[in-house]
Amino acid sequence: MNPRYLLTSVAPLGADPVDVLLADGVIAAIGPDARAQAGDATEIHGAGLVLLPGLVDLHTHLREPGREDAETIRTGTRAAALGGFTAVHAMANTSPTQDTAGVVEQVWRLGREAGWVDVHPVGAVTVGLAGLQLAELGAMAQSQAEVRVFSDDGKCVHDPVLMRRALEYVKAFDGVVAQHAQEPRLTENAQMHEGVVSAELGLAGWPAVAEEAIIARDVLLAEHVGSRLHVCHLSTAGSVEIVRWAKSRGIDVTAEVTPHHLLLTDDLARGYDPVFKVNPPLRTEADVEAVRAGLADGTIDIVATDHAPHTREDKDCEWAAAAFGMTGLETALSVVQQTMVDTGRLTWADVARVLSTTPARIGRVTDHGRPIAVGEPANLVLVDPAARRTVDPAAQATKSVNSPYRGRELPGCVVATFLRGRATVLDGTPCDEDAR
Ligand SMILES: NC(=O)N[C@@H](CC(=O)O)C(=O)O
Ligand SMILES: [Zn+2]
Ligand SMILES: [Zn+2]
Repeated sequence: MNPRYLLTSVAPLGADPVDVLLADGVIAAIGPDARAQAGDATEIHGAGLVLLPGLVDLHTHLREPGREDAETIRTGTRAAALGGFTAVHAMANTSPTQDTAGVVEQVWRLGREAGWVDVHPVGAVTVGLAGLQLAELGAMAQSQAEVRVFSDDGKCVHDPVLMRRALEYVKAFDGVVAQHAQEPRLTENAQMHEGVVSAELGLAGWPAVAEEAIIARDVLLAEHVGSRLHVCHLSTAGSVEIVRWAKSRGIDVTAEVTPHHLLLTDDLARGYDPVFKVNPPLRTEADVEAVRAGLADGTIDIVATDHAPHTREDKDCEWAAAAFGMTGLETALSVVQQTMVDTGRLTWADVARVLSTTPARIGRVTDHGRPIAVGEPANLVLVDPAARRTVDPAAQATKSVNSPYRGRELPGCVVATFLRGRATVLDGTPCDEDAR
């Protein structure tokens, strides 16, 4: 039997409250019909709650295969469901690398078995992320995993000829190359953003131009070959300017910003706590303002978490030795609410666009990020914007504790998440057993 849920007085995309009935895996009725057809449906009191399409992350590191000590597909996707996600794209920098049909199919299958969210593996652009030879992009696209997003994330596809070939190649199956824009020579040994703070701390700096130079090159390459480009975790004011210019020229480019680049600055490095060490680095106040403005005006298309779990061993050490990356699946929506909704820069309908509809479109995921309408698959999240909570990394579902928000109070809470009409989260708690 498929579960049935009657969500009473919920606000779809923040609009006027209505009743919504979920049955047989779809949105079965909206409005007065919902209660009339509810029968024995489980009732969820939704007054004050916002109903959004299930969130879609274009950039998640699940670490399996290879680093199951930091995260597994099971723990990472459970964290994703708690964060309101119904689909995630699993980055390719696993061990072995997701650079063959065999490995991406394994990740896809493990995701299905876990059942928390739909897992869409990202394929590597080059063999072993080594930047020397194109991976079997076509075979990954044609595999059961139906890969559409290709990325060497963690590394930049630096060779312009390889980048050009990748952009040309993925056109055949409507794929996209997601670039980690980092000029390697300009960032050798770099530890944090190059600026006043890095000079004060004596840490090797990472200049904004190292990101901007690659984005500028890549939008021109994408224009030249008539292909689709996606820019991962854009972080500087200059990057926003370049993407704005590229779009005004009609270049087919999309860009993402992470929650942490919307909120945090390089000032946090002053405590030398490696929890704030991330790639690309936290930037300045002016950059934070520029990425917020870029997201508000549509220059930046989406928010993606870049959830990057690391073990204590890899993170609890001196700054220079620590791994780059921070967790983010369970806090993303709250950070977007704090920085963009509570500041009046985005509506909840905009949040649905940047965290669900557009990432689904970029990743060519057809059954997520859909309108909230009768007959649509019931991939949904119910949010309480009035709730507040203090982040405790040890209490999160992710296996790693490298959250930069430890001890911070954040607004908003995921009350329930539904994947094809089945609850993965209810009352803010994961639905571990039952008929999922
Ligand atoms: N973001 C990070 O700092 N680290 C990521 C790699 C990446 O996204 O570049 C990781 O895999 O740990
Ligand atoms: Zn990256
Ligand atoms: Zn990443």
